[in-house]
Amino acid sequence: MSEVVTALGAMSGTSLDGVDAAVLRTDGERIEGFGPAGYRPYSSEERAILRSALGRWNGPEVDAATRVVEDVHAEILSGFAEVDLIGFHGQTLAHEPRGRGTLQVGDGTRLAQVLHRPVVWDFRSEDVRKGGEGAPLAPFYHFALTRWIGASEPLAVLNLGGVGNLTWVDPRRERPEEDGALIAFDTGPANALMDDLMLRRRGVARDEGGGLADAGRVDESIVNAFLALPFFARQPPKSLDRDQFAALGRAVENLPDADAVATLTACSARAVGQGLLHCPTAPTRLLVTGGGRHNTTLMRWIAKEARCAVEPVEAHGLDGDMLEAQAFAFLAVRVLRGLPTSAPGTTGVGAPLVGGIVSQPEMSTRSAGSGRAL
Ligand SMILES: Nc1ncnc2c1ncn2[C@@H]1O[C@H](COP(=O)(O)OP(=O)(O)OP(=O)(O)O)[C@@H](O)[C@H]1O
Ligand SMILES: CC(=O)N[C@H]1[C@@H]2OC[C@@H](O2)[C@@H](O)[C@@H]1O[C@H](C)C(=O)O
Repeated sequence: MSEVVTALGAMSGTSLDGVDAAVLRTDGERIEGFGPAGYRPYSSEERAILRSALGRWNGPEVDAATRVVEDVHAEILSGFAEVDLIGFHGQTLAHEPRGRGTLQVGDGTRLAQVLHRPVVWDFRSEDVRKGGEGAPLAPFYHFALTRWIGASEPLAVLNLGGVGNLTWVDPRRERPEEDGALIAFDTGPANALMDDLMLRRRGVARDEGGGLADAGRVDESIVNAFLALPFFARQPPKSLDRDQFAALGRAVENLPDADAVATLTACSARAVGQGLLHCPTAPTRLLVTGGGRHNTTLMRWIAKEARCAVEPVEAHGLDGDMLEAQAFAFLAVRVLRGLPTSAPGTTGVGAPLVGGIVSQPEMSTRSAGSGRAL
């Protein structure tokens, strides 16, 4: 094992709920252990600023959102001591890998100065520049986790965030960038459309526990029309922008609240079912992470789609609220060590690629990450 370091990862995801931060001990290949974690929810004002910048590529909304992202991260990350380096995901504001690219905001150079630690950041842009989807990136961490839990057969990890993403892992391979080790892609919407609907209609952040969906009736014609979209038949890799399926949100607009959220929940669950059809072999189990695993209706409906055990990652001693933050701690160490963070099987990039920018605290300019020593 190479030198193990203490890395702090931070994630601000498509749900716009807040910033997760978590410490991981790793050499960038294997996990040695987990450390403390924290969460800083966005205030409703901060969330509104972020929301109004979604889908924009520049302008005052983007500048304001960038400031929120940097300030909130500086606040939460300064509360962690004894950390060797930081993996800062930042915020995706717009994502069009086959078009205008991907917009990742939050300047790691500024954070490195404020936090006096090396910061690895902007993990997605180089992958997109090289023809990849730029997402999902957690799969390389999923590979390490699969080994950490001692799995010996292919399994799948499902993240239910604003958007859903699925990783099929073969733990018998030596390295995550090897052909056949990982197949990963976004499945469809997970919570984002449901959250938007709950906020619009009821002024609350989410369908707590999936209780409202459970009381509703699914409109099968809307679900079937949704699943007929070309995205679902498309072979992976493939990735999504948060609001790519906004038309589905409009399609349920005339349904009563419970039926509308039930229909969105069914779409998210059935999209996972479609995703499972793209796995090279049937996974022996499906480990679920991300906030959507707290939605028991969504979990029950996903279990109906999967022909294997569906279990929250907690069943294996992991923390599904912090797994993405840990992933960016892990990826930061990989970037520092010059190890790939994406591969043809995860983002469709032509060859395994080391993504990310490294900013040292004493530096005022950026330098591309390339195996620099700590
Ligand atoms: N108790 C709960 N009941 C229902 N839904 C919940 C619950 N807790 C969390 N969620 C859902 O999980 C979402 C947050 O999930 P998570 O933090 O994994 O998303 P994210 O990291 O922002 O998104 P992404 O992975 O797409 O980047 C919330 O917006 C909410 O919809
Ligand atoms: C472009 C972008 O930010 N994508 C996110 C989003 O949220 C979930 C899904 O869509 C996934 O592709 C990705 O995040 C996770 C952390 C990833 O890169 O693995």
